[in-house]
Amino acid sequence: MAGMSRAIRNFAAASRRTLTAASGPALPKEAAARVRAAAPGRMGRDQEDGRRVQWVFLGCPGVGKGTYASRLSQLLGVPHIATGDLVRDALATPGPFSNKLAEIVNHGKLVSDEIIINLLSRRLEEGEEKGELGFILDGFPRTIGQAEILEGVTDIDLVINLKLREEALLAKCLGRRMCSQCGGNFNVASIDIEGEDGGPRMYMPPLLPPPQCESKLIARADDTEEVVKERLRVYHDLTEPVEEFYRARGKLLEFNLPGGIPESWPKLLQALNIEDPDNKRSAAA
Ligand SMILES: Nc1ncnc2c1ncn2[C@@H]1O[C@H](COP(=O)(O)OP(=O)(O)O)[C@@H](O)[C@H]1O
Repeated sequence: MAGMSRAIRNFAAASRRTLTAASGPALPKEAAARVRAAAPGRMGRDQEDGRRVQWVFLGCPGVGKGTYASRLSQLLGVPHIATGDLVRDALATPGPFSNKLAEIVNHGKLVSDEIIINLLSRRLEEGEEKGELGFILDGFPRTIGQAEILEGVTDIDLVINLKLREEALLAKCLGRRMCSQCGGNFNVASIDIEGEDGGPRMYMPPLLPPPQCESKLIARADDTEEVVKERLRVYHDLTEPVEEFYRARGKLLEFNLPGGIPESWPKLLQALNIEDPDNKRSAAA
């Protein structure tokens, strides 16, 4: 299809430029050391060229990809690009295209590779114009077809596969809230699950909004029980094979979330061999 090949060409061009852009700001020394130290043996190429990380987050709906991808992107100085956000932005512009998208998304189905690649190409091109180097992708690739396209156009250094006990996923999605004014993300679910086979209990406290956001909370239209169950089914059918795709290429880092953010974040940094800035600050104090 002509549209599809043009999108892939754009995508390829944007990715190549992202890789080779020499005009962007130099990577701060401290960050460069952190990036070099991150995930030893997993980095696709030497970071001396100034390129920053090109990482992917995989994981079921509700696992917390957005939370951890966004925190890591701030730490590593790369954009956090969530294809779900790109889709929601497109949904916010009324018209026949957003009606077509809403029909798909609100039933928990995946939008076509062609649409998603078009949205992502555009986002990468905009980033390239702003001098962005590297990225953390969240929610892409979600099919083997998307993984093959991505593999064909750029080097992915590392794929972080976040895992959480299945019982927690539905509750996490149903508890998700966003402040319609400031855009902050919260979760009202309080999860406390018995340990499996004598293992530790899993406790995930709610992430409650500050008082000024309380009356402005909204939930995503696709975070209803029926739609989340369909999204989980679609993940198992179409996205789980992507884990194997990257495992076979030696790029997959499996990370079992032990609990909520305060417990999981330092352990994730440790697994990535990234120095915890919070620990550093308290040690220096
Ligand atoms: N890479 C993709 N391919 C196809 N559809 C996508 C992709 N990324 C996002 N979408 C669409 O946007 C919806 C929301 O995505 P996202 O916010 O990543 O959800 P989740 O919380 O299920 O991980 C998906 O259910 C799907 O309809």
